[in-house]
Amino acid sequence: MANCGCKDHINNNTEKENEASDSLTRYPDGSVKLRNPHIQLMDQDILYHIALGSESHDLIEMFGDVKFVCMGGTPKRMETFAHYIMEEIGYKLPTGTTLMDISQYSYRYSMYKVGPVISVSHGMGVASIGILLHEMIKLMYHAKAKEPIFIRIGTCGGLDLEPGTVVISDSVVDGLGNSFYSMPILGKIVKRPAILDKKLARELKALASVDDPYDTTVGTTMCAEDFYEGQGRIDGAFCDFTETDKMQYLEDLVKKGVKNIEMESLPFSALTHLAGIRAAIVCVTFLNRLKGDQVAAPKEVMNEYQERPQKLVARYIKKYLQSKGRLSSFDGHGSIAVKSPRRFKLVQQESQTFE
Ligand SMILES: O=P(O)(O)O[C@H]1O[C@H](CO)[C@@H](O)[C@H]1O
Ligand SMILES: O=c1cc[nH]c(=O)[nH]1
Repeated sequence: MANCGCKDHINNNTEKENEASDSLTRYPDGSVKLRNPHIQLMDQDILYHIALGSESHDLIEMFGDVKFVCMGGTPKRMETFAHYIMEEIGYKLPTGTTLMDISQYSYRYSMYKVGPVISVSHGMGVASIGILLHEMIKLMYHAKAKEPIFIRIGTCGGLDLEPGTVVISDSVVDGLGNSFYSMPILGKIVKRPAILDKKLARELKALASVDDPYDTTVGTTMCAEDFYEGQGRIDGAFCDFTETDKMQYLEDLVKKGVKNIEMESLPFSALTHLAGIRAAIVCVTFLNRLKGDQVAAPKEVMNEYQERPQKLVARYIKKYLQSKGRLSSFDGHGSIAVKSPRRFKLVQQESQTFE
């Protein structure tokens, strides 16, 4: 049901939701239950944008062991993260195989699986991540994954922070300061509270090391609908406000505790919360928006910046798996791999020789 979105109703809703959410969103064994009665009645559920389906694939076998769903904007970052996490948690693929982009034939998103970790790209903006979230939450349901945790590994513009700072979001607002994700459904605006797991944010922050040569901070994230005007940039193709207007707006955000601006946190926090899924957002700042608009850091610098949230999230995943005694139990099982291209070539050459 839609709510008006004011603080009182959001808070009331949240308490009620918390009470009811266990039975609405979990089966007794901890596996994900959908808040959509229609899905159970369907012969099959085609997860169109990730190129998977409940009848075409054995989703329990493929994804039943998933504990972490990590997502970020670009296919490259999420491929890099998949390889990085594989190294960090000590997983090895069978010789001659390489990680496979499970969703490659959707031509929309890229997805990798390394043991209990999924690494998937979400594209840019609210609509793109919204579609992915529907399908990833349904994937968790079909797979009977137990208590999965979703983490967004992103980039952002920082507010009064050194470029390269890692920001862990503990709350999310839109460009008007509202803490809910609103969208028109059947001709009416539906507002869903945008709530992140504060405990998870604290646990992540605790893993920032004093030896990290950059700061890691916790605060509010603003989710914009756009990279240019929606983030108060004056360098888009259009701009009807002045530099002074922009600075007033950005400084006002700083006063309200907003640390960074990106473009997916609202649906990410609202839809995971609605699904009863613990979720966190860890982004690195590419620039200080109080000092400019253009993303001008050299490629190598930005690549290194992007590793920072990945390192923090990897520490968390490692610690979690260690606590469950699951860190060194891997022999290639649970990852989704294909024969590496080099191996393909060798196999081809071998068979040509035999012909
Ligand atoms: O780096 P990612 O995670 O893609 O996120 C940020 O970068 C994009 C804009 O450049 C937006 O999608 C914003 O949220
Ligand atoms: O300023 C920025 C940088 C990255 N991503 C954004 O959305 N904004």
